Amino acid sequence: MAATSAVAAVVAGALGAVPQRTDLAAAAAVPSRACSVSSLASFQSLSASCKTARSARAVSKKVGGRQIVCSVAAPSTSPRSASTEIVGKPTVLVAEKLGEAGLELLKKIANVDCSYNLSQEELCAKISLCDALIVRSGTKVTREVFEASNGRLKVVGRAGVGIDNVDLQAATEVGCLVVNAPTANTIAAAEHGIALLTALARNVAQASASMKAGEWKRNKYVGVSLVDKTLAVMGFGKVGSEVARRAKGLGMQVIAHDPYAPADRARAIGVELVSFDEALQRADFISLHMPLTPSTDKCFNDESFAKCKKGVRIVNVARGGVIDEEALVRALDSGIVAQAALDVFTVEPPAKDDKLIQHENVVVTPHLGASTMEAQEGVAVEIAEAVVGALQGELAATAVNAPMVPAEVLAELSPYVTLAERLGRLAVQLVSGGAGVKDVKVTYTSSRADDDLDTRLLRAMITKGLIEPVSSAFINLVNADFIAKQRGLRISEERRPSDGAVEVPLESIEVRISKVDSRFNTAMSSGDITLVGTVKGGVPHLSKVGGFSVDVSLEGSIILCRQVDQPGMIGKVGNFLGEQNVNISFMSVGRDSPRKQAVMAIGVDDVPSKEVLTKIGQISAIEEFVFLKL
Ligand SMILES: NC(=O)c1ccc[n+]([C@@H]2O[C@H](COP(=O)([O-])OP(=O)(O)OC[C@H]3O[C@@H](n4cnc5c(N)ncnc54)[C@H](O)[C@@H]3O)[C@@H](O)[C@H]2O)c1
Ligand SMILES: O=C(O)[C@H](O)COP(=O)(O)O
Repeated sequence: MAATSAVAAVVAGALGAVPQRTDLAAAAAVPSRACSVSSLASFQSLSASCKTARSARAVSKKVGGRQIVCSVAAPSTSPRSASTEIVGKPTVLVAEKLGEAGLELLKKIANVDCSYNLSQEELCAKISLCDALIVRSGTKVTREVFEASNGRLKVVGRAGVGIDNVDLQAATEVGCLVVNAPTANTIAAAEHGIALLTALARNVAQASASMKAGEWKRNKYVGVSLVDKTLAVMGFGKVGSEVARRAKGLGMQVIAHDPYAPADRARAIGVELVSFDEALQRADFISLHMPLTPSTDKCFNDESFAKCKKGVRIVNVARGGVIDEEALVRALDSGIVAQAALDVFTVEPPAKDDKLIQHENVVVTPHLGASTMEAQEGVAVEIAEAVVGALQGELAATAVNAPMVPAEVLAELSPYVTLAERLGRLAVQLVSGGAGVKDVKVTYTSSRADDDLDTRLLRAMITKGLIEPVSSAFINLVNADFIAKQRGLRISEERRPSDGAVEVPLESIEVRISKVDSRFNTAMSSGDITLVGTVKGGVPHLSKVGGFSVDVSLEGSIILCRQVDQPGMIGKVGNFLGEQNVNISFMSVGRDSPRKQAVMAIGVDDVPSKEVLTKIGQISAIEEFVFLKL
């Protein structure tokens, strides 16, 4: 499998991507739409990587560590591949104006509904018919929107940087990926910041308005110079750095405050990083470029204005909410702040008679920072690519609510991701009684160093496997940890070193469920339901059930039997299933010592009827058995 398609398939499974085809047999076997989508996505991943296993049809018996391979009659077409059909394109709702180039990209794979200026009610009404939503800053994507989507919405694309208009927590809870377009409007925003800075210093807007009103007031609009003045850039990220660079070109002294900014970037641009208070005390001009977060909310308030140099000038192209607007009016009235240039407001659009907007020392623009032709085309392409990728199962580099796993790591982990989900899926089906699964221990045996194996994706897929078969929850990489926590499921992870080749990321994954009973006692080891899996030739295999070694590829479904180890058992069970038209894909027997107890693991393509299963239990020497669906 090519690395790129492997990555797409892995992430499709991890994200529960919109299917490009459907599998009727698999869909019939799973209860909810969400489940069928994610099962299918995982199936796509597995089916691609398991071609070899499907074509190699054999039965093997493990005796004393040796694998005895027996031939199996009548290979049949898998029902999965037999019933594949094409389904419709996903639907993308574009709720705010998006550049043509982006729309064209979307239309290649999706039905695109451009509906602008929707009310919250209208958005909620439409959203359950959409797989993706694209917005700018003008649309509030609230918890109600996510709830109204009924699980269909897979990705929200924010065509811009700020994601403060998207309820990220709600998105994460329902497993909806949020992506943004963080780079394409940086220069536009920085240029707008500089435009406001220079316009402010030279009263451009006020003088223009006055002249248009028939006046000619040269003395009233005398400005201040920028050269040699100190500019404090608050938030030294992408936009802040570009503003700093340009302000240096204008001959300004630039200082910056950003608790997270790397010192070498500041050094490279010739900017001094200072504390918040020092920035306020030294600045003649302040330019705001931090995001709106709980810690920046109204961080410019009466207290902070009081620390500023009298006559400071403030530019805000970040977010209105970082300024307490009433406090700014007071600071303007008292002269602490001489002038302000604002592109963003706490409430957009603000009220027409808003005191701040009407203040004579304030210049305003209607959130135009990103509004250049070039930036809008760039943003449209950046967000369309991310949304298309997400719908096709790629994990966008600009995902804001999912762990970022590099593409090469995804490619390498591909079969282990499938293994992880399938082990979880099998383990939970072995639980009996009503105690519920609360404690799960996962042990990764690997020769890799601890920091050389990213297990987040594996943990998410084990969680998915453990929870989805027993609930209506839809779980993916985005919401796995949240749902696990919500259900009181504690997954602890452990590493067990091995001296295998470092090229192989993992030797095995062991999943242990503690403090539960099992409906297949043989799966218990030291009081825990215990399954171990490994990957062979790119194909996930079950390698241990309780204390018994087995070897069965993890596709189709599995029958596990504990039996008295005696001659003829493989033939008996194999023949019986053959007579009942149940196709065996693989068979393996593990035992401790000859003629005692053994475990037979039988991979089957078809779901046996209840009668067939009952009769397996009646075969003499079979002590217990269980049928597990993958
Ligand atoms: N007006 C517009 O149209 C427009 C256009 C683009 C960006 N923006 C806004 O500008 C802001 C910056 O965008 P960006 O692309 O540079 O983002 P960015 O993430 O690259 O930079 C933000 C910087 O703020 C810093 N920061 C975080 N908390 C801080 C704090 N408490 N004090 C100081 N710094 C803090 C971060 O460390 C980061 O370096 C965002 O709010 C974005 O939404 C507005
Ligand atoms: O955060 C951003 O990217 C800017 O505020 C731009 O917002 P807009 O897409 O609504 O112009």
